Amino acid sequence: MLTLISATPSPYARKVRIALTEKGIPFTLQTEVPWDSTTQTPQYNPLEKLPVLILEDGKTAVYESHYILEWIEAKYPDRAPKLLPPVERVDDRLFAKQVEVVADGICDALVLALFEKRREHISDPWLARQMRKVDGGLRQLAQWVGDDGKEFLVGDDLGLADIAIGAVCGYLAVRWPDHTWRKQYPNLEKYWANLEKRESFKKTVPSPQNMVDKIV
Ligand SMILES: N[C@@H](CCC(=O)N[C@@H](CS(=O)(=O)O)C(=O)NCC(=O)O)C(=O)O
Repeated sequence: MLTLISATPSPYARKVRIALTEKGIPFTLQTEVPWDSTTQTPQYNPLEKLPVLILEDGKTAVYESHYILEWIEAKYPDRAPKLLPPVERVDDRLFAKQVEVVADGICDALVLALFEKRREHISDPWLARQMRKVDGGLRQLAQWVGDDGKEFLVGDDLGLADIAIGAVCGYLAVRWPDHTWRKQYPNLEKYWANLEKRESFKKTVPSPQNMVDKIV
């Protein structure tokens, strides 16, 4: 059986957990704190990041969330829902991947900002730069979601774009509860709240983790 190395707050790992659950692909969840010395992540990923999908042989590993999702689509071509539209809809496929780029980029900036805030001497310009990326990215996601009350971003079923946006909104709600995005973009919040009603989202709601080792 597949094993997914994950962490409770990880928005990247949540994308993979949602996709595997939606597609009915069984997997064992191995929850870790990638920042702690106890993590197994470096044994499988030279970049020392989770999520990591360990294959049935217990040795081969697939890592980097967007690549793991591509791998799942390629290896389980018949499992619905498809994360991307059919190959002939090139522009829709590219758009879905662009949405994931922005959603993941917001998460990247949030992670950098989180750790910056843990430093003894915080660099305000660096923190401001990260939050600018978060705000700019959210503005773009809200623009793409629009005000027509669409349930899914691309096509009429859950796809990559929805999973990526759902993961970043869920991460913000847990890690940045005071951020004003929900007031600024009620359309984005409404679209996200609808996604959170799905079983795959309910089963993967992020939660904070305790980091033991000092890393900044
Ligand atoms: N681009 C990567 C980012 C993954 C990532 O940053 N994971 C964090 C954990 S979490 O922020 O998702 O909870 C990690 O393992 N960090 C350890 C490290 O960067 O050394 C992906 O999409 O998989």
